[in-house]
Amino acid sequence: MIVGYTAAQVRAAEQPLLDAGPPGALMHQAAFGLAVRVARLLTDRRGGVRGADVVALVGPGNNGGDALLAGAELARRGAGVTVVATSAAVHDGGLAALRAAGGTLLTVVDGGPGRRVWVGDALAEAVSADVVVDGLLGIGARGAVRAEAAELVTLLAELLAQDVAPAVPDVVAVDVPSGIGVDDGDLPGPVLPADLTVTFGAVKAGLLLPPAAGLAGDVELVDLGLDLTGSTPAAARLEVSDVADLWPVPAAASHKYTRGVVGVVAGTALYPGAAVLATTAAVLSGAGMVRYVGPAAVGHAVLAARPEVVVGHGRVQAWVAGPGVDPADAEQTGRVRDVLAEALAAGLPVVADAGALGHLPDHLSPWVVLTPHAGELATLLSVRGEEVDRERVEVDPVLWARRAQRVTGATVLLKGPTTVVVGAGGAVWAQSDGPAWLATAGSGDVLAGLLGTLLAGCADEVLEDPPLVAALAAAAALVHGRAAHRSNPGGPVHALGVAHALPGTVADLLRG
Ligand SMILES: NC(=O)C1=CN([C@@H]2O[C@H](COP(=O)(O)OP(=O)(O)OC[C@H]3O[C@@H](n4cnc5c(N)ncnc54)[C@H](O)[C@@H]3O)[C@@H](O)[C@H]2O)[C@@H](O)CC1
Ligand SMILES: Nc1ncnc2c1ncn2[C@@H]1O[C@H](COP(=O)(O)OP(=O)(O)O)[C@@H](O)[C@H]1O
Ligand SMILES: [K+]
Repeated sequence: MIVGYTAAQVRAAEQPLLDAGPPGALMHQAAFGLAVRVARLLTDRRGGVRGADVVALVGPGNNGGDALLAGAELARRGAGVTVVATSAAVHDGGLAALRAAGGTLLTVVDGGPGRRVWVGDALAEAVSADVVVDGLLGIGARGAVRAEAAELVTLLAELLAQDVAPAVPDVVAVDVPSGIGVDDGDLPGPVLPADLTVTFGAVKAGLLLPPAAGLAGDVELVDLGLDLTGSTPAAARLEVSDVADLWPVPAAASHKYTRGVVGVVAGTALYPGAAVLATTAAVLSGAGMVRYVGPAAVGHAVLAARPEVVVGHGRVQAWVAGPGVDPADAEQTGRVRDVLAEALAAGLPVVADAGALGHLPDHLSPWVVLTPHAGELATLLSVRGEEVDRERVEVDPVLWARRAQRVTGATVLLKGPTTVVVGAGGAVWAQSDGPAWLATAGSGDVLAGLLGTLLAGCADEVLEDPPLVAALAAAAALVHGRAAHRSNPGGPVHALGVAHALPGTVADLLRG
């Protein structure tokens, strides 16, 4: 599991080390870690550091100081290092070190260190480099990158996205891509997308959270020996190796009822496929039994696809309600309402998806998991008096998922390129495990079925430990994404194919 912390938590954890150590020691450690990783990248890219071209974009604070000190180290190892200062004053010690190591100094602002150049000249340097180091702003950023630095970032990001240069530089962000919301992953202004972010002391929450997480590239942590044991992480991401501990595995003496029965109320004449997909995913992810509740014709389709399913109402340990439930179908909508009323009264875990999202009481318990996409989340919040639409949810998914968790009390799994889960107590998980091919009709139904199996298998545990629901929802998102990769590595996937890849995916994850 990767956990992320806020800027304030990291600063608080740094303080005892800053007080105890000689001045600048921590920064030298950070900058050395940065230089080592840039050197590794240069070695992979061109066989070594000597003769490589490195351009460092340097802002006013210690983040720029890190870039300057790392630049000095790389210059000592034989790289040609050019600094582009975007501020009149930059870190003194870093500047002296870079000068002493023979680095070149350019500045795009009046009164800055080195030769004054125009932004266009700085861009030309940057696009022809092997590596661009982004040391404009770190955890001290307040709002967007501004002025010349913003111009430089915007134009450079555009040029690099075009991928036209003979050899496009790798971008390494210092601590964080400059200008991201360090605590919440928002993007208040332009940000230079990184291939690698070298972060110091602890992963910053914004590196895990969308949309900023998508601009951080690979994240490598330089250990500074910070003690964060007393701090509650602001964000978390499950890794493949975490799933085995969460997945309900039958014991020798288990039988189908102790393993967990999943009830699925899904599908209508208009969308029978959703019922097939949700029940198929529930069966193939290892439910003890799956019951289906819905129109007879849809039940036939479900049985044709999955003869293991039992059609009709009965005792279950968790419900999946809503996939493919067309609001115009009064009878099936009535069944969804009945199931919800019964499950909520009994305190059973529920996955409330699609057609169930409009039939929920105002206040829910954390073992009810809402699984909206951005549009459905916007509707859910709008009917509860919030001013929000799909676009705003897509821009600020974490903010709105948090809001929905606070407003409803449920666990909220917001689907998208990165799936955000907010659970009891506000714990935030962010998973981006699937290929973009997973954005295909019906894949959400597969996720709902799979999550139903997880909740049914852990029904007793989640009632005792409500925050576990969010961890299980994050695990479902991870398994869903891995199954998509497995179903057709590197190519298009379809929802039923993702469901069919579940048994093998789970087996691989359990083997470790
Ligand atoms: N605290 C420490 O001892 C360590 C800090 N480290 C580095 O220090 C960084 C934090 O340094 P700082 O606190 O100096 O913060 P930054 O380097 O993020 O920069 C803060 C400076 O930028 C200005 N600024 C803030 N927002 C701005 C904006 N939107 N546009 C233009 N200027 C803006 C501020 O006025 C301030 O001068 C970390 O990200 C990390 O890279 C590391 O060296 C590890 C040790
Ligand atoms: N760009 C993307 N990259 C990876 N996964 C995505 C992307 N866009 C959407 N997804 C995932 O695809 C699934 C789509 O679900 P949903 O919107 O409910 O579709 P449907 O209702 O057709 O089943 C979700 O699990 C979501 O997280
Ligand atoms: K930075």
